[in-house]
Amino acid sequence: MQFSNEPVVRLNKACIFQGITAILQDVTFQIDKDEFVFLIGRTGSGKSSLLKTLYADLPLKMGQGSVVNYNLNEIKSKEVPYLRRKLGIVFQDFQLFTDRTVAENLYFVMKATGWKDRSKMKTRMVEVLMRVGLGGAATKMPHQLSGGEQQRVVIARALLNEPSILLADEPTGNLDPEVADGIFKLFQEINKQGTAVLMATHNHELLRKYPYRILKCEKGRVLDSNETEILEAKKE
Ligand SMILES: Nc1ncnc2c1ncn2[C@@H]1O[C@H](COP(=O)(O)OP(=O)(O)OP(=O)(O)O)[C@@H](O)[C@H]1O
Repeated sequence: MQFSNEPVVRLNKACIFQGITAILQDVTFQIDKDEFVFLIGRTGSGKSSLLKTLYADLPLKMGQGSVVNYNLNEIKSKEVPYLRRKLGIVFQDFQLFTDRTVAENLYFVMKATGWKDRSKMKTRMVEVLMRVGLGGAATKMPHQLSGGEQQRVVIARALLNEPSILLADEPTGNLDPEVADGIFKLFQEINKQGTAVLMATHNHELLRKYPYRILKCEKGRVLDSNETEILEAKKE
């Protein structure tokens, strides 16, 4: 059970590996429920590897970590789907099934995460689509939607199981600036309603515009704007 004052993410002296290569060392931070945090750093600095560790795609071999009360050091592979139910994961590439309608895409995830009651599934499907501003899209095929709309479906899919935190890897990367802005605002709304957000981004415009906390992957470490000044946010 998630107690209200417990952080949703907690890493302590964690070392993030790809194979036998240490990508990030001595990573210590926590993210509280309701927080919005940017994750930045140059290409190859370890942002995706860090996110993968948080959703248990990469094992945590050194240091301690917990995410929504799952201990990353001890998590067993059969528990990983339960952890992921408490996370909403949004990637840059939309990863929708292109041969299924929007509703079928959402039902697929619901079935895979234990939903059985058809009428509850339908209600939830409609709810999440409304929440992302796509109330009328259930019967559409992905190719009938714009890139921004497809990304909204992905966000709707991530919200199905009421996650404690959204992990987003460059969610606006492939979109026009205006469309990206709309998607970003959607993340903000979701955050205001009580879901933490950790968003990897290369978009410095966003950092200047929205003064949220920043974690920066740099030279094998993670810097935290709560503890040190991170200049990106101030650059014109
Ligand atoms: N599957 C993998 N096997 C081995 N090394 C990997 C693998 N994935 C990533 N790496 C390496 O780990 C390092 C960090 O990569 P990662 O993808 O985490 O960086 P990133 O900050 O997310 O980059 P980008 O901004 O380009 O997405 C890089 O040196 C990369 O080459």
